[in-house]
Amino acid sequence: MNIEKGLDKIVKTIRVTITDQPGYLGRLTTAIGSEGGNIGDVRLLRSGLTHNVREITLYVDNDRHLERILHAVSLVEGVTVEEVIDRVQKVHEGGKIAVKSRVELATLGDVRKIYTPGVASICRQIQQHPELARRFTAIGNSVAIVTNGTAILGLGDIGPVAGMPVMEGKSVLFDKLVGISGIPILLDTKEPDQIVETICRIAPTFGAIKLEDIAAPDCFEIERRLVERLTIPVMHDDQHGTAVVVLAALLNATRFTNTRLQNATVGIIGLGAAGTGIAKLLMAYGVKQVLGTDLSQGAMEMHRTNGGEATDLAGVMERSLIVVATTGCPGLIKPEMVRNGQVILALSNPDAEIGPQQALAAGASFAADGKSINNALAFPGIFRGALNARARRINNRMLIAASRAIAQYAEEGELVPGILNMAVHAAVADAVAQAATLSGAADPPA
Ligand SMILES: NC(=O)c1ccc[n+]([C@@H]2O[C@H](COP(=O)([O-])OP(=O)(O)OC[C@H]3O[C@@H](n4cnc5c(N)ncnc54)[C@H](O)[C@@H]3O)[C@@H](O)[C@H]2O)c1
Ligand SMILES: O=C(O)C[C@H](O)C(=O)O
Ligand SMILES: [Mg+2]
Repeated sequence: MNIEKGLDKIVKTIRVTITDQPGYLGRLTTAIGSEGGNIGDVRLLRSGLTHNVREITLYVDNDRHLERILHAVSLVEGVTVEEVIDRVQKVHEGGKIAVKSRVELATLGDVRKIYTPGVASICRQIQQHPELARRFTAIGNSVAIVTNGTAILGLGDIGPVAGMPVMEGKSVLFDKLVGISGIPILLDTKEPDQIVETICRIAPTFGAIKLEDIAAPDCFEIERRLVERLTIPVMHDDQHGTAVVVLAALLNATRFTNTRLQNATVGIIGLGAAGTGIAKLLMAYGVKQVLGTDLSQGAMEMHRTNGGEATDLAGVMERSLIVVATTGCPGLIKPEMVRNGQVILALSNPDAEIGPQQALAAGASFAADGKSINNALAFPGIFRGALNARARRINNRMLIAASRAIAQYAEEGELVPGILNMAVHAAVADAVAQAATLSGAADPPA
């Protein structure tokens, strides 16, 4: 699989003053290169009489790597580093999202229409015909992105507030990819009873609920109880969004290698929210042998109950054609564990259990990490489709339809399409809406 250049690196920009004489810029770039730094954009900001100011984008492995480069640059005569600019930090200043009005507010007449007294007639209509809320409010296009902060990416239990940048990121993806308003909700409790109760009480505000980065095993009970109580779709993204993208990737991997996915041995390392969700969807798709391993005996037991086979890390690596890792444990898979021809999906974010290039070099036929095999390919279209169809729940038929739609958009030789391919999200939404209608998920209760 092609790895897009620089995507596994950290991007930093340095602002430098350079003597305006032939050779100085060359010496600077040579110093960067000698420390293994890749250079992106080089921009001339100011041209002075004796010096120029330039911004140079660098792709570095980590902060230590950056420090080595900065040291090498500091030794170059005629060059001074003025500032190291962190573009990631910049884009987060002030937060990434805001609630914006969709209507004009220019005159007092506008005030009377959008607010009191005009708004009262709309309130009365909705009171008499509750279904009009879908037409006259934003409820039907709003999804709560709810976390308690217990499994933020692979960073662990860092709390809901520290998880907010991830929730805002999901909200940006919702808006830009499918036009849904995703509203982060941070819950200051780890108690399943309180979580369920709180979500049920705020549910009237939303057309659907997306649970995010809530750790196993509580996430399973919380989701099950919410699905039982609410009549709007509830989906834990880390379980089901991830599973949909993994199934899509494996539909393609097995197509390229001429194997039948149902007959392939799949091994899952890390049976938390993501690993268990993946195991369950693969079994629902018909995969007969799903091995699994986890540090927690409870997670292994649940895997057995779900129809999988529990083993250890060595067992998974030795026996599986396809290995999926979701542990939050960077570097867990060593190159010497990889078998020739294996498919390795090391999905932990922000750092994988093994880098794709390393896995390929160790003999894997396909390898990818959690940046490309990411639930961002699935959740926007799944929720768009569910809202469009007025689905009351999200079932396996809808999830498998989403996987098939995603798989179809991958370029030849790639496992999944790019996240910014807008046609994918529209196709997922259509497939999910159709599956919702055909499977009865959109029907009112009898
Ligand atoms: N790429 C994606 O779209 C995607 C989606 C969801 C989650 N993830 C990643 O998956 C990881 C797990 O997320 P989660 O929500 O499932 O968290 P979780 O806390 O629910 O589950 C993690 C599981 O891994 C197990 N584990 C930890 N270290 C292990 C080891 N050395 N060997 C075996 N098992 C081990 C834990 O016991 C736990 O059961 C995170 O890094 C997250 O970023 C990626
Ligand atoms: O947020 C992501 O990038 C994917 C996923 O939801 C995760 O928790 O890692
Ligand atoms: Mg997540």
